[in-house]
Amino acid sequence: MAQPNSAAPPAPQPAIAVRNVTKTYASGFQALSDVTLDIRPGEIFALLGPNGAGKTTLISIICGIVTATGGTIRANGHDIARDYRAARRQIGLVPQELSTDAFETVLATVRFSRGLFGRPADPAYIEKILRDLSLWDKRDSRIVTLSGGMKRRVMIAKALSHEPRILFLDEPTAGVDVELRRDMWQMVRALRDTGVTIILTTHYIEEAEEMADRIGVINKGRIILVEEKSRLMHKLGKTQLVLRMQAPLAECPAALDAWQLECTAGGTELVYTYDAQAADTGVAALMRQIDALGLEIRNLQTRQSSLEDIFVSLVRSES
Ligand SMILES: Nc1ncnc2c1ncn2[C@@H]1O[C@H](COP(=O)(O)OP(=O)(O)OP(=O)(O)O)[C@@H](O)[C@H]1O
Repeated sequence: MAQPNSAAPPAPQPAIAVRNVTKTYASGFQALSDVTLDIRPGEIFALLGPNGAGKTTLISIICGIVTATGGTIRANGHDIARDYRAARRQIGLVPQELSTDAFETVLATVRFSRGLFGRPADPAYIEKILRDLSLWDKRDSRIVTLSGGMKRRVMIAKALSHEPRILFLDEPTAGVDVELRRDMWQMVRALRDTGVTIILTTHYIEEAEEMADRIGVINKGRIILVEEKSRLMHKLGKTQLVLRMQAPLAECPAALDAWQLECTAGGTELVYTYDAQAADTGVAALMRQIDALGLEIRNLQTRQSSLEDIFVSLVRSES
């Protein structure tokens, strides 16, 4: 008789596998402590953390720009230390700093970048990325003559020039205008649709909220959480019920103590924070009690906590 095959299918190889990575700078400062992290193929992963948390250090180690003090990293199975060229070829990096040869033309810079990775010339591919980034009309311009936003587009074109399967974007939208930001996110989504894995760091938490499949939070050199964005928001998100009162209250009535309400806006608002997933949210009992006290409600509204609220409370509870 055939045996049912109960073995789970093997997990796909991570796009990036970071194992026990530590980094102590020459100054003696420990920027990363025992970081272990898998980035799944084809996902958009957002790495969030306050200033100085270690985001750039981690990205720089993965991209071979900074050497780790300990631990291992693989990119699509290639060890970044022992098999550097093959590992690095998997990766495109859009760094935070704009750094490129100012006196070259856009086209020459992007072509040259492809050559650096040992890829054969492919004019049609280079034309496509320049067109996608609205740089085709500027292809013969020297980089020094471009605006800051255009220069950033060139950095992205360079990062994509060798057709990487994994793209790192370090604070890609810091200081860019709304139009470029929108173009950039459109491009990130289009790349993901072709199977490219995207890892981004951002200070704009609402961007991570909109774009990411999974979120990692790093604080003081340690990964404190990695979670599906939807699970994170479901698990840690809170709901608030805001009751606007007909007449201001001098203080929150003692009979409402059980709900630990906040009395705000000069006594005209009562705010109840609760877990919307709970079997009994307490909302119905609260409304009955308010009615019994003869308090009149002008209107009411609910709001969900944002990823930003969750992030702030996570980082605060760690420090
Ligand atoms: N070359 C270096 N020598 C010594 N310390 C460094 C060096 N580079 C970074 N650091 C320190 O390591 C810590 C992590 O820096 P890193 O740039 O990785 O943080 P980050 O999370 O990217 O911050 P930000 O959001 O501000 O870019 C910081 O305290 C920084 O001062």
